[in-house]
This record gives sequence, C-alpha cells and structure tokens, in this order.
Amino acid sequence: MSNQEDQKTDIQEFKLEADQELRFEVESKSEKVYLSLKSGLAEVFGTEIVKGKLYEFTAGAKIAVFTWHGCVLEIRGKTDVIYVAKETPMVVYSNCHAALEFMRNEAEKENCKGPTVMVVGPCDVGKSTVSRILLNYAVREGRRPIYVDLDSGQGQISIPGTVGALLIERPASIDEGFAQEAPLIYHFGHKSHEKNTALFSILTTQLANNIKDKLEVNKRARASGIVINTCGWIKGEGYKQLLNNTKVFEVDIILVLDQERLYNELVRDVPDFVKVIFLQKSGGVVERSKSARAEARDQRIREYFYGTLRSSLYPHSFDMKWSELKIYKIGAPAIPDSCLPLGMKPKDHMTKLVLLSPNLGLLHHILAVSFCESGEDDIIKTHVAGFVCVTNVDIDRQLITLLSPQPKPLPNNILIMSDLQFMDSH
Ligand SMILES: Nc1ncnc2c1ncn2[C@@H]1O[C@H](COP(=O)(O)OP(=O)(O)OP(=O)(O)O)[C@@H](O)[C@H]1O
Repeated sequence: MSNQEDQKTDIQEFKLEADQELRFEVESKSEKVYLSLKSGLAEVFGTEIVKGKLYEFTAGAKIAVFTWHGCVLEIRGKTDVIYVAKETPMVVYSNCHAALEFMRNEAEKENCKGPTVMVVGPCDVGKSTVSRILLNYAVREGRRPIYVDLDSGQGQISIPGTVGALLIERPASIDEGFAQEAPLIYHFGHKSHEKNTALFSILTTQLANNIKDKLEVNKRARASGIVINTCGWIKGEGYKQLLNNTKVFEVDIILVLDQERLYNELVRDVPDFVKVIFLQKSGGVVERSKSARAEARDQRIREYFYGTLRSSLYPHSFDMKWSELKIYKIGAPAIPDSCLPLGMKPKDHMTKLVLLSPNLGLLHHILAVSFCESGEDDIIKTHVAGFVCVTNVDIDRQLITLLSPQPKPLPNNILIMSDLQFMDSH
C-alpha cells in the first residue's frame, strides 16, 4: 500500500476554520466511514451534528461537513476523496434562507401562504442539497415547511418513479435524510419525465391541489411555505414542465443553480411577480455516472422494503390469486392520427388505463397500491398507499407472489404497474 493510501485509512483529524467545509466520498461497497465532532459546531447539509456522536456512511455517500464558527472533526475508515474546501456558497444559501424567513414572518402576520420556492438547474448541480439545506434551516427556526419532490429519478421522498410531498417536522437525519412519515405520493411509473409528460402534468396539478387543500387547514405549514425540488431535464418539454410547475404550485421564487441560460429563459417567460434568482453551484457537488444513479435508485427501493443499516425492516412475501387483483398500466399503444376517435387528442393514449392479464412481463416490477375506491377514471389522479414488488408469476395456477412492507391483505386490490424493477436478492 502506498503512503498516500495508508494515510486515507488512518483515523484522521481535521481542524476547520469558520466557513470551511470538509468534503468526503465513500465509494467502496465494503467500506464504512465514521464521522464525529470533537469540538465546535458543524452541520451536514443544514442538519447540526451532535458532539461525540458517531455517524456512519456507506458506499455512495458524498458528504460536506460545514462549520460557521470552526470545529474539529474526526474521520475513521477509508474515504475515496477527502479534502477541506475554503470556498463554499453557504453564505449565499443562508441569505436565501433569511429572505424566506422574512416572507414567512409577513405571511404569519397576514395569515396567508408563505413562500413557495422552486429549485431548478441541470443534472448534478446540487438541487436536492439546496432544497435540503433550506428545509433544514426552516425547521430549525420552528417552521413546518412542505417538501415537494418532482424528481422521479433521484428524488428523496418514497421510491423512484413517483412524485410526492412531505411535511417537514424535524431536520433530516445526517445519514438517512428526511423521516418519511405519512408522505403524499403519486405514482408516475418512470424514472424520467420524458417517458410520459402528459401524465406528469396531470400528477403535478393533482399534487399541487392536494397540498393547497392541506395548507388551508394547517396554519403553521401555510406560513412556512413550500420547497420544490425538480429534475435536471430543463430543455424542450422539460422546460415547459418547469413553467407548468411554476403555474400550478403558484411559485413565488425560482432558484436557478449554475445555468445562466436557464435563468434568462425563466426571467423572460415567468410572470413579473415570480422572482428568479441565480445561484452558484457548490464546488463540492459530485457528478454521478449513469450506473451510480441506477445504483442509488436500487438502493432506495431496497431501503423501502428492507430499511437501513440502523433501522431494518422485515417485509412480507405472499401469494395472491390473479382474480383478487386488478393490475393496470398507464399508457396504451399509440393510435395513428387518422384513426383517432372523434374528440381524442394524439397524446390522450399516454394517460389511458389498460387492465393487464396474467403475464410473465410483470416479474420484478414494482406495483403501486392505489388508494382509489371509485371508478377507473380516478385511478391515475389518486395518490397511492405504498408499493409491492412482483417476485413470482405462476401462470398455470394464476397466482402472483408479492413482496410487501405490510402483511396480507393489501389495503386495496387496485395496483398500477411501474417501469421500475427490483431484484429481491435477500
Ligand atoms: N458541498 C458538497 N460537498 C460534497 N458533496 C456534495 C456537496 N453538495 C452536494 N454534494 C453531493 O453531490 C451529489 C449531487 O448533489 P444533488 O443530489 O444535490 O444534485 P442534484 O442537482 O439534485 O442532482 P440531480 O441531477 O439528480 O437532480 C449528492 O450525492 C450530494 O450529496
């Protein structure tokens, strides 16, 4: 082992001056890295570190420990990259938070809606991280903001292939993110919005209306406002989605990370009362390869069923008769324009519900369990109770085996198939 490698495996101590940040990454699957605060004050993406507590990080972790006043940190285990950064955009992010707090105070006085902020930008610029920092700072001030995650590929709420919202009542856990208590989840079924923009628009409108209703009856959340995280698809239809989000969520502030072109386009296209603000991305944000993104998606689904290192979950596996279930897929094959029935638009087939018959193609697919109790018309627009995974399909016996977080019976017999798959290797 070289000297350099040797150094990385040792227990290391870092003394950080005010406004500095320790950045590290863990890549190796077999490695665990432990962080502890020896003295001073520090935070990870807006969550304060408890002095003396040991935080564990595994493969895929890309972490920044920032200090406003200076601190001493200890790192144990082998990191792949580790360095102290002197330049960070934390002061700018903190100023954004202060401006939002001002608006929340005003909203509280007037008993109206607090700021709705949407964070946009290309891939890997730190959109989720900025959203997390703003939410953490808000909740540390005693606010109860709503977090909306529209990134169906790398979102932080529920599993990939969904859009959803969460009432934030406490700061994110440093190693596990925000607590997923009673999230409001809509099934989209794809990791990328491009796959079905018509469906995506319906879901965002539905989510926005649902949140509006919830804020009507929750004064504290109403004044705290909403933080919306978006995906990195910002061209063509993706850009139109951003404009649509601005409208349906009644966005007041758009934070544009890293891309001046997008900033200028938005300034041109959104109404004047929407403030568009350009922010530098942090030099620490790490670009993720396609395979790292796929691995992160897989990990989120695994955690949904099996929990995390700290809090394991024990899912159930059971058979269901095909006749007991109604499994749908959203989107029918396209019909040539010339054959479209009167009044039907070319894109309408994308939001058509198709009832599936038993088939092996369902194997390993995620199925969303709908809350819908009324007719077929409402299935797409109704939020979901949770997810199961198909681990076996027995065509002869007309049985399907499901991996489920809950024991039998399912809360509803209406299921919707997702494009996303999960190989249960436990
Ligand atoms: N200051 C930092 N130092 C080190 N790592 C960071 C820092 N900020 C963010 N990261 C890491 O960089 C990665 C990408 O950040 P993030 O997920 O916020 O980007 P994004 O723009 O939301 O990505 P996406 O393209 O998926 O929408 C994450 O793993 C995050 O933990």
